[in-house]
Amino acid sequence: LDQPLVPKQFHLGMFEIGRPLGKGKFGRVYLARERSTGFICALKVLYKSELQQGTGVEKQVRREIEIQSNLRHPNILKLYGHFHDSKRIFLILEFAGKGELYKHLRRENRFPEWKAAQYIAQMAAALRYLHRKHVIHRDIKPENILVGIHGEIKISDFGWSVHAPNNRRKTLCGTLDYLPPEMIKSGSKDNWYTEKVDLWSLGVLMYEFLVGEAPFEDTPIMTHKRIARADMTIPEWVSKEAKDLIKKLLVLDPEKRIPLEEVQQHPWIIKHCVKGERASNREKPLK
Ligand SMILES: Cc1cc(Cn2cc(-c3c(Cl)cnc4nc(-c5cn(C)nc5C)[nH]c34)cn2)no1
Repeated sequence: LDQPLVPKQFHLGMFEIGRPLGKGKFGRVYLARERSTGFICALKVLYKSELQQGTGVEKQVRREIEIQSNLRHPNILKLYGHFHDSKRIFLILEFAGKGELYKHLRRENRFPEWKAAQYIAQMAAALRYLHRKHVIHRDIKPENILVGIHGEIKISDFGWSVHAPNNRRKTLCGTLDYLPPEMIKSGSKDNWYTEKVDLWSLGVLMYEFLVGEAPFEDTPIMTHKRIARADMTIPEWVSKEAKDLIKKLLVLDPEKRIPLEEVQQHPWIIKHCVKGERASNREKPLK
C-alpha cells in the first residue's frame, strides 16, 4: 500500500495544489493531494527554461528521477513518479511531515547526543542501502535531509548522486564544507572516487549535528586547506565516544574510513540507539 500512486501516466489535473513548502535553485515544492485517492504528496516543480541554461542541470534532474524512482528505504524520500508539460517538469515526492532538517538544526543550534546518534544511525542505514545499489549520494548535508512525521530522517535531492564508478567532475556550487579531500584535490582530470566520499560527508554531518557548525567552516581558501589536512578541532565537551567516531570518519585516506557496518556497531551508536539499553543512561525514552 505504500505505493498507492499506481498509474504510470500522471498529469497536473490529477492533483489539488496546496501551500508552497519550499523553494530551491530551479523551482518550488508544493503540498499536493492526488484527487482520486486523497493521497498527500509533495510536488516539486522545475522550470525547463531555467534547467536548459546548459549547466548540465537537466542531466542531473534526469539522473535524480532515474536513481530515486528505484529506491525504497524508510530513510530515503520516495519519488513516486514524474510528468511534464510544455514549460515544467513535475516530480511527485513523498511528503515529509516535519520538513527540512537544517531548519530544525538552525533553530535548535545543535542536537543532543541521543538525537544526533539516532540520525547518524538512520543515515548509515540509508547509505548502506544506497551503496549496496552502487549509488553514491555525493551531497550529504543538512539541506538535503527531510524529517518525517515520526521524526525519522529522509535523504532527499539525488541531483548529485551517481552510479559508481564515476568520473564526472562535481562543479562546485554551494558549500565547500562537505566536500571530501579526494574531491577537492586538483590534478587528476578524472575525479574517480568511490562510495567512501559519503563516509567523509557523514563525519562532517555528525560534527555539525553535535557542534552546530561544520568542522572546516572558514573562508573558502582556508576551508580548502583545512579539508586537505583534515584540520579540525572537536570541542572538549563532545563525549569521547562521539569524538572517536568523528575521527574514524574524517580520515584523509578514503580506504581507512570506518565502514558503515562498523558505524552502526560503534559504542556511541549502540549507547544511544539500541533498545533495551539501561534506562539510566538514556536522557529520552526510546520510542
Ligand atoms: C525546488 C526545491 C525545493 C527544495 C527544498 N524543499 C523540499 C521540500 C519538501 C519535500 Cl521535497 C517533501 N516534503 C516536505 N515537507 C516539507 C515541510 C513540512 N513542514 C511541516 N514544513 C515543511 C516545509 N517540506 C518538504 C520543501 N522544500 N528542494 O527542491
